[in-house]
Amino acid sequence: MALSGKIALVTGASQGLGKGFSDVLLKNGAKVALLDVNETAGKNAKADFDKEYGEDSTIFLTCDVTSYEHLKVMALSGKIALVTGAGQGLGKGFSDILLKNGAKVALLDINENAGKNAKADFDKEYGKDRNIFLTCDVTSNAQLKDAFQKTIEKFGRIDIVSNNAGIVDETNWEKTVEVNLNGVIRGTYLALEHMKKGSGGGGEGGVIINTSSMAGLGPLLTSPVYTASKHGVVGFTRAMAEASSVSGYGVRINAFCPSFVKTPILDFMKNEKAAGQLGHLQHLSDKILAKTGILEVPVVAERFLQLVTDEEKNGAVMMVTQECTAYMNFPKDFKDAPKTILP
Ligand SMILES: NC(=O)C1=CN([C@@H]2O[C@H](COP(=O)(O)OP(=O)(O)OC[C@H]3O[C@@H](n4cnc5c(N)ncnc54)[C@H](O)[C@@H]3O)[C@@H](O)[C@H]2O)C=CC1
Ligand SMILES: CCCCCC(=O)/C=C/C=C\C/C=C\C/C=C\CCCC(=O)O
Repeated sequence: MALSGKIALVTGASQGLGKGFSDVLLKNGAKVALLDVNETAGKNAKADFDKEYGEDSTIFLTCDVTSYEHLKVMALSGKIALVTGAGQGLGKGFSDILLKNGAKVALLDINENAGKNAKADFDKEYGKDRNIFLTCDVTSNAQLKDAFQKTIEKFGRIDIVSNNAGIVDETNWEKTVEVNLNGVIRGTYLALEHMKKGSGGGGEGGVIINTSSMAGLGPLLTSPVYTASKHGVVGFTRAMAEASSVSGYGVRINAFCPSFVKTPILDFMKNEKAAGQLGHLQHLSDKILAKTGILEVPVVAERFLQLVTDEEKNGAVMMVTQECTAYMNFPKDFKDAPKTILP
């Protein structure tokens, strides 16, 4: 079993030599990502290997090697991801695209029903062994720590962390800061404990994506505390990214800033009770949405994947709107910052 614990990726794996190479790798203890442009042949090959080596030994990924983008995301084969707020909305979309591209995913959510339903959906699509659901409130350090530990116990390590759970509540505004900002800080520190290289903790590097929002870059007038929490995520992420780089952790840390996306969080815009002192401004929500439009989850998830897989990016802040996807250019020095000089 010379290859025990090794992960292999074979292109053209559904028949002929590629299938033979995969077979010999499996026979010697490796797990294999089978890539082929021919989906039917690939699935048949996987079914053959399932019988011989067990379902968990291979995954099949439809892949055309003439597409560099396609191959690049296949780099997620065998990667282990942890996503908070994964039961619905963006977190579910992020988990879906990670699974589709070969990763295994620990789905964390405070909402047990949503989490279990998401797991059931993913079981049907990707098989039971490639995801787990863990009930977890990101405001509890103990629960989050336990969820990281259980993910390591199940899958062996963690390569990708999406600190995504978030709420809008301008009435209980302390909770908004506690979930959106403190939850992200907690998740980032725990992720680094498990992922950073050279600490003796067995970390092999990886990537952390912190979900902010366009409200992390500009003001959302109906939700000032939400806006503050999301600005906090951008600042924390940029500073931690530099700290990670200078410390040689091998962990990239980036912020993700979508505009409005069609998910249940938008119910806030019709919820006067959650608007705190600013209930009288809720009627502006429709006008704001009419101006910005509403993105769909799968479109935003594609951009998330781009940020996960682009190994050039650390400390990047990706904005996603109806008009464009772009990386924010922040001034490197205050002398470069756009400003109006006073007389
Ligand atoms: N939908 C949108 O328009 C945008 C959303 N975002 C951000 O994206 C992230 C995901 O939001 P959506 O999917 O839209 O919202 P959503 O409300 O559909 O999903 C949020 C998920 O987070 C979970 N959650 C809430 N509090 C939690 C806690 N304490 N611990 C663990 N899980 C918790 C919820 O149970 C839910 O499953 C949030 O951080 C949000 O601020 C950013 C920009 C736009
Ligand atoms: C408050 C309800 C849920 C909010 C979800 C969310 O984070 C949405 C943010 C969307 C936009 C932020 C609004 C203003 C910030 C500044 C510039 C907006 C430009 C938006 C655009 O062109 O799409």
